[in-house]
Amino acid sequence: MSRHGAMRVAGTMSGTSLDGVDAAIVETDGLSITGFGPSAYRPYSPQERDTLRAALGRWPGEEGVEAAAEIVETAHAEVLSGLGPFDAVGFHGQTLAHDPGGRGTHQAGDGNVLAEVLPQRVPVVWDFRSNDVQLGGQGAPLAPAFHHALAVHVGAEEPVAFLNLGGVGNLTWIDPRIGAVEEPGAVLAFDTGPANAPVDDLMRNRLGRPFDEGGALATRGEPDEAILSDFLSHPYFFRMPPKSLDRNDFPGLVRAVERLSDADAAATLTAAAALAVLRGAEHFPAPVTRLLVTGGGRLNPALMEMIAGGLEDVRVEAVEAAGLDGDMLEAQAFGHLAVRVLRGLPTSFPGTTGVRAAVGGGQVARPAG
Ligand SMILES: Nc1ncnc2c1ncn2[C@@H]1O[C@H](COP(=O)(O)OP(=O)(O)OP(=O)(O)O)[C@@H](O)[C@H]1O
Ligand SMILES: CC(=O)N[C@H]1[C@@H]2OC[C@@H](O2)[C@@H](O)[C@@H]1O[C@H](C)C(=O)O
Repeated sequence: MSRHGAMRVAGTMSGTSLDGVDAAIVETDGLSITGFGPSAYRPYSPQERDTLRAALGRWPGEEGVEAAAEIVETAHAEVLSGLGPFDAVGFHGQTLAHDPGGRGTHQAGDGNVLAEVLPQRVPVVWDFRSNDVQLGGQGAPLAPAFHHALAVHVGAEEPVAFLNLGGVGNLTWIDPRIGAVEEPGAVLAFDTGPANAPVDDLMRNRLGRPFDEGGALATRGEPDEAILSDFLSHPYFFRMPPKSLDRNDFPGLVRAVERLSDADAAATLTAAAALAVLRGAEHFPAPVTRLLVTGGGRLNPALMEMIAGGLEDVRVEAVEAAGLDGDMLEAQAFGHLAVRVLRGLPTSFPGTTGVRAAVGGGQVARPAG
């Protein structure tokens, strides 16, 4: 630890796209970010992906969950072993099921196992979402505490928003003039809707490809207006934030495009992702002039243009424009959150998960001896 109390922490994320594990070093005291370190990526093999996909929607103790957890733990141990020295780990795990109003939230991967196998003998912070859900929150999104620190870090002086375009989309609105994330009005965050997951599934099922590279297929098609208008009538869009989603929460959308050509289906699903973001932006408490986009969807020009086209007077740009790393931002977020847990700081707030008061979460696993 430095004399300022900043820790060098390794954050990890195994996202809803099921592509692999991101790991990244961030230097933070849980409040301010003081630096970024190296990062690494460990893709899942096709067989591992199939096992994880088969376990989606399953809960602890159900078939296939143990095999999924072993894959998640092994992949994290591999990627972290090579990442050099660090003081602690933030281990998000792989979300298999998320039902905050019902059965809870389930991330595969046990922090105690990871703490034991890592060559770096450091605390592993894990199970970030359960406590929030038990206290009546959505359990997601959790990155907003980090987004707030990032907005301050990049010198934002007026409201700004971060958009994560992963399997699911999530938006965080931030007023950086309110210096502490737990102050009322500092952040508002929520999941926007499906982002890349439906297009990824379409590409895999119909064409055997993992995703629509550069949005090329979507660009060749025409969005189906009737399907999109039906999509936007889903009750989710009429709920006030905070609110969160599971990866496969819009089965109706996926079924609706079955009769369309490949290109029209990709165009429709991509437009749905963009329209969900635009609906989300209507909830911003005050306008923003900048929307910083992270996650793999920022590399899809078709999706980015549809979003930018619907937001007048807003600069819509990849987080790289602000000197950040859009491939690693969520991994960094769970590093920052791990330090908050270790310091007893809250990780979720009424404006981010709808929990009634700011609360902490996470369990800390320490290697024996
Ligand atoms: N060059 C590209 N062109 C188009 N889409 C891309 C490109 N690169 C990545 N993507 C999309 O981004 C997805 C991966 O995004 P990301 O890694 O941010 O998701 P994730 O972290 O798994 O999801 P979540 O944030 O929901 O947990 C891919 O599955 C693909 O849909
Ligand atoms: C339950 C769960 O894992 N949710 C993820 C998912 O992926 C994007 C979106 O849905 C977001 O709510 C969340 O991840 C981000 C990192 C978060 O918690 O901020």
